[in-house]
Amino acid sequence: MDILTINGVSKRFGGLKALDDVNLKVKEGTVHAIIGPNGAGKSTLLNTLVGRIVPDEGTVEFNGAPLLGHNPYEINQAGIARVFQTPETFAELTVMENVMIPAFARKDGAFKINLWGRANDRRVVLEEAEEILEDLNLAAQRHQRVDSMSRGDKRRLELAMCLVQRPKLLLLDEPTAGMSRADTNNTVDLLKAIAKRGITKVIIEHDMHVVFSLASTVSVMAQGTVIAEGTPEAIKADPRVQEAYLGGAHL
Ligand SMILES: Nc1ncnc2c1ncn2[C@@H]1O[C@H](COP(=O)(O)OP(=O)(O)OP(=O)(O)O)[C@@H](O)[C@H]1O
Repeated sequence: MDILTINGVSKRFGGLKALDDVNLKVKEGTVHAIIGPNGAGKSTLLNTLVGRIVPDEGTVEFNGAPLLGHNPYEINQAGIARVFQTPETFAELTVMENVMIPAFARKDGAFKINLWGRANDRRVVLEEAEEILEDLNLAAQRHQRVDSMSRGDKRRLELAMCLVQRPKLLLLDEPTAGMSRADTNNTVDLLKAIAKRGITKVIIEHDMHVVFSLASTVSVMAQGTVIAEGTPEAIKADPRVQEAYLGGAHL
């Protein structure tokens, strides 16, 4: 089943067509990478998926319902979470407090309001938060204030804050940007470790090692549109991709 269907989406910024008739489908439970040269429109596309940009044309369906026209908060509540290039965390709170905020903000009925009064619900949320912190190697730092953490740790925390919302679709915008090879490999391992949760992921990434380690499907964007799509192996071998992405160099 397709969890996300993007149909004929276009977006102009003045004279520039940043998105030009984008068509893309994401299958539930998969890791779908979007690659492409600088300026291809990847971030603009992601911004339309979280309600930050409203396209001029086209439709987007998420989980069987129209997505466009909803604001970022509503989209988040519908099950789309996004990990930013610069982690968005609460600096003066502890790791655990940071994770508990989105856990209790999520809207799936039971936890909405008055949660601290419901001992059972609170326990379930805490257990889940603990499990996520374990998975992301943050458990030992649960009482540490965020402003004393390294950038890499903050990125893992932000991922924890997304996972605790139990999103149906997780959008990752260059999750390894600016990282050393060692940190990049750690991030790949973390993303593999959370795969058991079965969350569909759309990942924008420049690092081909990351793309080929994680993705089952790769879409290639160039000049605002999708020029190729397939398995990582097929994409690697596609001459159109070699040409558009790296000016003819080998991936
Ligand atoms: N708010 C904006 N106003 C005007 N032009 C914009 C705006 N946002 C993006 N653009 C332009 O739209 C085009 C697509 O940009 P976008 O950031 O989506 O590309 P990208 O594929 O994410 O690139 P990168 O890999 O460098 O992040 C670029 O030419 C960019 O300069």
